[in-house]
Amino acid sequence: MNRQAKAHRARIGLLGGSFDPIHCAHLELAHSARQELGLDAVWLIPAGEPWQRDPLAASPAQRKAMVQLAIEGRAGLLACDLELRRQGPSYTIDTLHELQATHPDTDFVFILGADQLSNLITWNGWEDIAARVDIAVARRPGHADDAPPALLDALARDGHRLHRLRMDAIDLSATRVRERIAQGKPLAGLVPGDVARYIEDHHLYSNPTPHGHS
Ligand SMILES: Nc1ncnc2c1ncn2[C@@H]1O[C@H](COP(=O)(O)OP(=O)(O)OP(=O)(O)O)[C@@H](O)[C@H]1O
Ligand SMILES: O=C(O)c1ccc[n+]([C@@H]2O[C@H](COP(=O)([O-])O)[C@@H](O)[C@H]2O)c1
Repeated sequence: MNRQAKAHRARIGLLGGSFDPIHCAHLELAHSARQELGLDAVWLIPAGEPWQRDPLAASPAQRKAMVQLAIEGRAGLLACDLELRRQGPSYTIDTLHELQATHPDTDFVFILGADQLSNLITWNGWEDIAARVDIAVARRPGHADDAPPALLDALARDGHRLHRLRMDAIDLSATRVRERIAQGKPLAGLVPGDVARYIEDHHLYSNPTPHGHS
């Protein structure tokens, strides 16, 4: 590819997640990745059926609604519901195949936290993922951020990079948000105000029954 063609390629960050619920560290992660890597935008992709997790507490529609509320008015952040429209387990590799087919002029960077970096070599088709995109990783308290050597090898084989984001580690998880709600504690500063109101209005996370279970 000549230099001029390369200059016109868009660079988009993909932040996939269960988002049960989306919280302020997700937003900081998306903003930091966009700024540090000079991305045109970051697309937040709620997983439909995250196959490595226990059943989620909120429904797909509720998680999507919270993502949309969280990013409203935030420049450069967009929601992508591709995985919510697919049936069956959500595999990132399927999402990359689909996005690269529909956006041939775009380079994608997959963004994640340190907990998922060490886990990535358990993902379906992880070597194909490493062959298709750069990875950007943020530190996370309590999680080593060493990359599995096999992942580094697979990335390098296809000229892809692991970007280590400089953002400070943030001690926040959706688990902690859910626990605080179950304990009746306030959420100030942990999720955007509109998300907190949505959670309250829809009585989410106040009892431990997961979505889809009676
Ligand atoms: N505090 C954080 N710092 C850096 N990355 C984070 C943080 N919280 C979540 N992420 C990353 O965002 C992505 C989506 O995370 P997810 O929706 O599972 O949130 P979570 O807080 O990890 O949820 P849970 O507590 O339910 O496991 C993952 O790549 C995860 O590593
Ligand atoms: O594709 C896979 O096999 C795979 C396995 C585990 C996680 N992922 C993706 O990693 C992202 C973060 O997942 P989670 O469980 O931390 O919310 C989300 O987009 C998941 O779909 C993907």
